[in-house]
Amino acid sequence: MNDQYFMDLALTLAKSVSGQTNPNPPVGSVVVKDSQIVGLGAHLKAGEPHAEVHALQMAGEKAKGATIYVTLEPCSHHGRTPPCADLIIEKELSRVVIATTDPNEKVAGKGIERLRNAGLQVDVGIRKEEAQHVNKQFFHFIEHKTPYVTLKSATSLDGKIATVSGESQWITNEEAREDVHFYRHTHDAILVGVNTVIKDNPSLTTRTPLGGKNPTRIIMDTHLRTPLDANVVTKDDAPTWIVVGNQVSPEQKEPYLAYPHVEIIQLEESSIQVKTLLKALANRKVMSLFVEGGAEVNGSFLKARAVQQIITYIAPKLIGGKGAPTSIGGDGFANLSDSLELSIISAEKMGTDIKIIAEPKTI
Ligand SMILES: Nc1c(/N=C/[C@@H](O)[C@H](O)[C@H](O)COP(=O)(O)O)[nH]c(=O)[nH]c1=O
Repeated sequence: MNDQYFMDLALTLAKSVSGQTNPNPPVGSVVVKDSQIVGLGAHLKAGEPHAEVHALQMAGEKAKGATIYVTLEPCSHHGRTPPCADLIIEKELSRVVIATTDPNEKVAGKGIERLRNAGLQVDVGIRKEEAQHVNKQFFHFIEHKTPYVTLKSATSLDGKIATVSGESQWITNEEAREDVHFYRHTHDAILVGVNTVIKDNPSLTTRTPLGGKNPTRIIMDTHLRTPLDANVVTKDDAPTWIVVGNQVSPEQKEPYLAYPHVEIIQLEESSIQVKTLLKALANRKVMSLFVEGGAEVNGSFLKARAVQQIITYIAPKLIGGKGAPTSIGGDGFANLSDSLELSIISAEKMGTDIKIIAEPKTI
């Protein structure tokens, strides 16, 4: 047995609650005494006990003299729950193993300092990269004060998202399409352009075999062309925010007031700039955004370089056609040197299809 073994379990617990702890990070914790696991836990929901509290509750008396593993530095400030650093001290543990420190500069290192001042041995950095990956949405939001953006495309082998006649359902297979819903569950909001609403009339809800959290639906719709009979308007299984430009009149907005779950966010500018949109979403505590296209919307996010993760599903079929749309439209980059350089994080078979996860190369 070693520290990595127990931290891997804590990371598995943290990964398992991805998407349900927002706006808090997903955290996992394991308590070990004489190489025996005596307690484990994860933060299940914002406002409820932190992972350490659950793990220490399970450990009971065995916590005394034990080691606690936690994927993120224990909190030292009074949030909606008392500080975990104080609880660890109170329960008289002897050692704390932390994967990564808190990115929030206000609290970073304070929990560690308090634990060390109380005489506990504190080791930091076991499985640090993995823990930062589990918290990537939360860390990005804290550091940049703007949502973590995942751009998703589903294309044929020749990069098309529809035929020249506009037919698109379906290009990728059942398994790949179900996989998309996992990302809907783990992101606070999902965004599409109004052309996708007009063409596909999507519901944009999370439909995995066991359900899942529905993301807030965001429609990029500069001139407010979202049809009143669209699913995103008539169905209230998730909030719908329609983002419009400053030329939309009160009269145009009035009919949408009949739908309580629909809100119109009017920006100061005539055409929606991605950066302005993201700021407005961050102000509404949207920490993560899943962009499902279409091509023009994807093009605007690419041009703004406002993408942290790219998920592409590729089906083994050729569609062709000069006029058939590809996954990223817009103006694009004239010079190769301006193209967005990526690192391929993973490439895996998904039934007959391929799923590729990529991230922009860190500059
Ligand atoms: N055409 C395809 C997709 N198309 C994605 C969007 O254009 C659809 O409007 C959206 O997924 C519909 O959302 P729903 O109503 O909630 O199911 N996405 C995919 O993964 N594979 C495809 O072959």
